[in-house]
Amino acid sequence: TQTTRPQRILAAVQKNATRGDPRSVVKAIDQFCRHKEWAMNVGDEKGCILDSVVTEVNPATVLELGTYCGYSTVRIASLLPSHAKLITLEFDPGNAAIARQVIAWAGLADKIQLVEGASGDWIPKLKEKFGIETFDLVFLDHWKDRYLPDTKLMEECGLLRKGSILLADNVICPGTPDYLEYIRNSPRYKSQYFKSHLEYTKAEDGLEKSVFLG
Ligand SMILES: CCCNc1ncnc2c1ncn2[C@@H]1O[C@H](/C=C/CNC(=O)c2cc(-c3ccc(F)cc3)cc(O)c2O)[C@@H](O)[C@H]1O
Ligand SMILES: [Mg+2]
Repeated sequence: TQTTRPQRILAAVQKNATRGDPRSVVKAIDQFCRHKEWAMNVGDEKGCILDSVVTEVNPATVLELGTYCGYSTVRIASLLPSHAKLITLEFDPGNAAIARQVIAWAGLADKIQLVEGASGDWIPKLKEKFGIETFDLVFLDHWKDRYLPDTKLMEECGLLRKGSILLADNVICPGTPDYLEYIRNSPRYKSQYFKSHLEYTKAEDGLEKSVFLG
């Protein structure tokens, strides 16, 4: 019977990466997606920009919207200080199951809380469920038409504080026009575009980094 793309990505990790070594997991996925089968991970080029933002922010609390196979989850968590917590939301059970195994292979399960469910349902519950006050960093990489409604929801739920950083993937390709328009024109954010390329291709894409001003 036919395997799914996430299942093939997990197989590549289990074959080529070293257990407990997050960077080897990241490398194995990038190798597979560059040379065998494209997949919508943030990838190595935009991943370096992600790494630099994570290192600069040095967050104690991180929220990721859209886990997929856990590539960016592992990439972010591998750079977090020991006490830090990363919550990642994934509503597709198949993808969540694969991501859990990728995260386990990387040895990062104790840093990462993967919540199976939709961002719209879970964002209002994160404070009470996980004792979170606010997020220092949010990585948006789920359905592109959900970036704006979920950002407004995070504002309404008081999950952002003065200085919280939003980092959004794919603001050019596939594109998130309504989110960009809002975040770049809102007096409540200071935004910066990091030009890059769509993962594993020469097409333009980029990350938008926005600071919530309170
Ligand atoms: C209720 C829907 C909104 N809330 C949600 N809550 C939790 N998880 C959600 C989610 N939406 C989507 N997800 C999950 O995130 C993942 C979806 C990511 C969507 N990403 C893209 O479409 C994407 C697409 C491309 C892409 C670019 C060019 C191209 F030709 C084809 C694809 C590149 C990327 O980097 C991308 O991120 C899936 O695992 C999905 O199950
Ligand atoms: Mg993406």
